[in-house]
Amino acid sequence: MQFSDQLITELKPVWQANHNHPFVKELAAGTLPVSKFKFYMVQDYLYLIDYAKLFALGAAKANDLAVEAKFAELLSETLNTEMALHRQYAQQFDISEAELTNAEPTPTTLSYTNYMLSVAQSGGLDKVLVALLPCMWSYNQIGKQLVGTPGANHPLYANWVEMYSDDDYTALTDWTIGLLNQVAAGKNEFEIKELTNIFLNTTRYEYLFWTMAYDHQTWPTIK
Ligand SMILES: Cc1ncc(CO)c(N)n1
Repeated sequence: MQFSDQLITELKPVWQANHNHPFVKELAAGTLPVSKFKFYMVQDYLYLIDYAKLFALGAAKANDLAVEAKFAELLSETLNTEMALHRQYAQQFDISEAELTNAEPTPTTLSYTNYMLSVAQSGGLDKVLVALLPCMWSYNQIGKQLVGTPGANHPLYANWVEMYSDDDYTALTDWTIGLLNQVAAGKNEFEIKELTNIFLNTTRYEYLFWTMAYDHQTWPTIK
């Protein structure tokens, strides 16, 4: 069994809970309150600023020129395309560029991005990959799961479903999964356990990210 199959078999309850989070279910039904999606969008913009750095770390840690080049492409794609789209998309929700730029990360956003960056900075390519993969892979699966639902025809949410279910995003996700399987092939039991645990944690953070947006969770107001 490939390592990627092993991961989602072993971590099935958490992996599935993420796909069935109330935020995702209501997004699919087209009933998700726009205020929750707006909260999500602003935090996701901040998230992407740091997430892109994972690709830079992937390039820095690659020991193969083709892999290094692909990470450079992913980095540029995220910074120059996905984030530009995000800014345009935000306008449809009356979120200005200043609002995006001046927003403060919530405890969940800050904790998630810091965890990913610390794992990726201190580890090799294997750790960079398990830190960044739940994000891409779960979004691609959720995007595909939402094709054909009312959410995919919703005037505001259709764009989101389209972005994460499209063939380009699927191809990038499949490339990353393939690379992880290649890198994991020579690992011993201890290393596999360590990689599985990082994948579990970033999957849990994905779940928490939906909850944060769904419940508008932010810092306590202290006067
Ligand atoms: C929180 C989160 N996870 C995954 C993705 C996919 O890029 C995203 N944009 N945001």
